[in-house]
Amino acid sequence: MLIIGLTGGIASGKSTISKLLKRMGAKIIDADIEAKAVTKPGTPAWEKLVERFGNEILRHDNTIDRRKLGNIVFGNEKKLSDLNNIVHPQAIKRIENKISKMKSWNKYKAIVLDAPLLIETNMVDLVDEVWLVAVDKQTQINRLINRDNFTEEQAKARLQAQMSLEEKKKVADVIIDNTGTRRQTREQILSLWEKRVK
Ligand SMILES: CC(C)(COP(=O)(O)OP(=O)(O)OC[C@H]1O[C@@H](n2cnc3c(N)ncnc32)[C@H](O)[C@@H]1O)[C@@H](O)C(=O)NCCC(=O)NCCS
Ligand SMILES: Nc1ncnc2c1ncn2[C@@H]1O[C@H](COP(=O)(O)OP(=O)(O)OP(=O)(O)O)[C@@H](O)[C@H]1O
Repeated sequence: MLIIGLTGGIASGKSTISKLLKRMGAKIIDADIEAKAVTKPGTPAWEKLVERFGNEILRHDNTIDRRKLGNIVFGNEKKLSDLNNIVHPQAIKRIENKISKMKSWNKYKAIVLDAPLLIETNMVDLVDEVWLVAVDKQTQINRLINRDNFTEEQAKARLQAQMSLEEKKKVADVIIDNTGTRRQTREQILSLWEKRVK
């Protein structure tokens, strides 16, 4: 069983590629979902976030208003690093537990850890191979504006909070070019699955 760390910048296409890999038989762990799970109302990380950023990050039902929190932290290095220090240790623990559980089931040909911050958070140690989704910055910005209705400025602030593609390439075992059509990407994924997983 191969453990793949799927990473790439914001809106590079990780979720789209995860879905393709799922159809081929991989089990997916989504780091964004795990990070959400450790910040549910009442959890230790939720308490710390409210203490650090105030009640204004909460919705009426006490869940975190992620759009608001995003606007606070992206563009402010200190605040982003405080958020990371609160959320990452717990999220990584959950991910580690999930991987070891899935390994013991021995049921899947591949486990895919879809994690935008795989490299930044040292989760590379948890996987056998790093697959990097590569797109140029302008494509990221265009897709972000389309998908999330961000302004160009909001999109750029999120991009700037992340390690550059060049740095990530140094760590990658496989580079997937997702600047072409969805069909071209599917073909790359099919061929990678045949060569590296099957
Ligand atoms: C800041 C938050 C509230 C914004 O939430 P929102 O729903 O708008 O975005 P979502 O979580 O879906 O993330 C979207 C994308 O933003 C980028 N991103 C998210 N967190 C970070 C971060 N800490 N640093 C850099 N980029 C990030 C990633 O590319 C991610 O795929 C949220 O992203 C968060 O709590 N982040 C901290 C946890 C984290 O680092 N998650 C990443 C996986 S470990
Ligand atoms: N090859 C492609 N051609 C055109 N649009 C694409 C392509 N691949 C992905 N997209 C679109 O680009 C957007 C970003 O893709 P996706 O959501 O898969 O990225 P992501 O890396 O998971 O994003 P995030 O880091 O925010 O979680 C989506 O709206 C998706 O439908």
